[in-house]
Amino acid sequence: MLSRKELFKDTLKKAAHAWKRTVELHLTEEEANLLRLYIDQPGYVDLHWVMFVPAIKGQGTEEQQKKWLTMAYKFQIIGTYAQTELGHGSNVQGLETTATFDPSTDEFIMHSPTLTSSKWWPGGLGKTSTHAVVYARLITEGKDYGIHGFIMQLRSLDDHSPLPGITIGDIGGKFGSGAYNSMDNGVMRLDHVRIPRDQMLMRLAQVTREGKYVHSDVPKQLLYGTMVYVRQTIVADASRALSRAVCIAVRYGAIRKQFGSKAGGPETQVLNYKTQQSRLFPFLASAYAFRFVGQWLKWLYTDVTQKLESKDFSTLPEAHACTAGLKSVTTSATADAIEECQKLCGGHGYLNSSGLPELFAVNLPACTYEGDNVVLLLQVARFLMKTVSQVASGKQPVGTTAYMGNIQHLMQCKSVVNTVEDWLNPAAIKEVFEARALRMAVNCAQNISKAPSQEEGFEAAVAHVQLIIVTKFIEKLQEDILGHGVKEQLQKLCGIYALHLIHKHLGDFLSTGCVTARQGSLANERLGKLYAQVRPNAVALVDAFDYTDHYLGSALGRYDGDVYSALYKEAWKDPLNETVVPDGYQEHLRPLLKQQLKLSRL
Ligand SMILES: CCCCCCCCCC/C=C\CCCCCC(=O)SCCNC(=O)CCNC(=O)[C@H](O)C(C)(C)COP(=O)(O)OP(=O)(O)OC[C@H]1O[C@@H](n2cnc3c(N)ncnc32)[C@H](O)[C@@H]1OP(=O)(O)O
Ligand SMILES: Cc1cc2nc3c(=O)[nH]c(=O)nc-3n(C[C@H](O)[C@H](O)[C@H](O)COP(=O)(O)OP(=O)(O)OC[C@H]3O[C@@H](n4cnc5c(N)ncnc54)[C@H](O)[C@@H]3O)c2cc1C
Repeated sequence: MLSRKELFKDTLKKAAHAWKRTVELHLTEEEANLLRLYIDQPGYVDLHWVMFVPAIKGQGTEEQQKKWLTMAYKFQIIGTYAQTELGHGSNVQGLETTATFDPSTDEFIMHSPTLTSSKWWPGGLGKTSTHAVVYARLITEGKDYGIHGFIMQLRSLDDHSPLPGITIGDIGGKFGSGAYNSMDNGVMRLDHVRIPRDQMLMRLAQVTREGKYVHSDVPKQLLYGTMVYVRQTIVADASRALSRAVCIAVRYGAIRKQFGSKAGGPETQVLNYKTQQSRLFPFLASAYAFRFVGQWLKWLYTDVTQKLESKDFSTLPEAHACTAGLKSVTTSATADAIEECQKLCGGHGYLNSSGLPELFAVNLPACTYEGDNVVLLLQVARFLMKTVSQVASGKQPVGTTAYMGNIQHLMQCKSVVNTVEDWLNPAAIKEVFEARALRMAVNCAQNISKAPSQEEGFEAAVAHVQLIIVTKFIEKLQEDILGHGVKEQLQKLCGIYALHLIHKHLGDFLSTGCVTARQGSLANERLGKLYAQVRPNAVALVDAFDYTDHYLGSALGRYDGDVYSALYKEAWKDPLNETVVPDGYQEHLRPLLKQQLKLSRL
């Protein structure tokens, strides 16, 4: 109910309080991240910690890190990540902002040469950030060396006013009433702003005092390293958002009753309807699947980072493909699922008090930020095409593409599934997912030489990413899992996750010959049985997420199930209910009613 200005100020207040507590309680970095997470309101601090600091860590020299991170860690400066422009977001190489080296003063001149080169979108830029890592085309000795990162001070540390030559503001209201409107996404134009040479982030390349451009021995793709890091964190965010929506829809489904009353008996809980289960339980399974794959991705990222530190860059392409692909598939599935959860809760799901509209609005842009989901899957397709050609030339693939080394078998195998129960076998499931992914990638690679098809590459990428998620779920179940019966429940969810994908993408599985129509129908039968088996534990499986009512923010998802009183109470809090007779009655309603009354008497 807050206005945009009030909402923004509220975000500043919460962020300042969180920082105060972080210092007072000597929180570790991980604890401080959790605190920000549970504040649950997008704000400038996200960009500061999630992008500004990592960009300097990844692209700055040791000296630069020492200087800037010391201030950033103490919040003496607030930073953002200013990459996207009005004219270009996805195409990073198409950015237009220039950084021209002037050897006479040992400075870079930062400039926005066109309207479309205005920085546009960076979070916290609009009203808050004092500094930014700004991405611009480096020009020295008359030559354009492409996009590089530069640290710029944007606002005075005394009175917060923009520095000379910098025009800066907020880009305006966004989707939804609250959601991302707490964030001051900004616009910035630069008019020949001078910064010292040593504010170019120089780990990847340097410009000497004389203006010579010198490459380092690290791959230029590390320029994109911050995005790899954030994409990895977004997978965990998606899993959390999805589990919140599912928690609301499952709990409400157990409370809501419609039809089915015979001879005055109780009506049916909507969660017992098969159609409700087949729409909702795949989301429950996905929430767990995304959590496990998110944990694995965090491990992969840490592993790659350690390798990079010792100058081993071999796993960078895989890390890029995995983070890009998983960010894309999990955020798209999550946005779709939250929207569907709204429908699963019927009319009440459309109320703000259900918590679902806000959850949807705040998570929808994850499909776009940090890389448009389609553009990212096309990156995965590019990686797969390269891997297929390496396999063809006898190279053994590793990591998440290791299955491609089994090409002889996977290109011609037939699924062993013969009964409904056979679909319980993780090896049988994994085999059909591997065969589908490989055959789609190989078909795409073969067709590329004839007529390049983006769609084919896109579909092959989706198949590969889904294989990763299924595989990581299966691997998780091979670990020791504490708690009586917990593993059995997770096995059922793993089955649901995999089989609902077979159901949804049956066309792929059939057309690549991985399963027959009969096997497809056995998978559906198995899926129906799994839904029935999960039903008794559905509420426990969402309680296990351990969300407080406060964090869930939903009248429908309350732990105590007292939905109707909560909805009723929430309604009365609406500002429209502050007066019995609404504002506007005297000016607009009364004259209208009086007029009609007069007319009817004529
Ligand atoms: C609810 C509140 C809770 C609060 C809690 C806190 C949590 C907060 C979580 C949220 C976090 C932050 C908030 C959101 C912030 C959003 C910020 C942004 O959006 S920043 C801007 C992001 N922008 C993008 O992602 C742009 C997307 N575009 C690209 O990445 C690239 O341009 C491209 C990859 C699409 C194309 O690159 P390009 O160089 O033009 O083209 P090529 O395809 O030829 O690639 C060359 C080569 O590089 C390899 N590559 C590409 N990317 C990477 C990479 N990232 N890492 C490694 N390698 C990469 C590519 O594969 C090619 O390699 P080859 O060997 O030549 O094939
Ligand atoms: C809430 C939010 C916060 C953001 N925060 C930041 C930030 O802090 N810092 C920052 O720098 N940026 C930020 N961004 C910008 C964001 O990173 C970009 O919007 C994103 O990278 C997508 O780029 P775009 O907007 O140029 O989309 P476009 O690339 O213009 O996409 C438009 C359409 O074209 C399609 N398309 C584009 N290229 C291709 C292709 N090659 N093949 C097929 N289809 C294609 C896309 O799929 C999409 O459907 C933010 C954006 C949002 C929404």
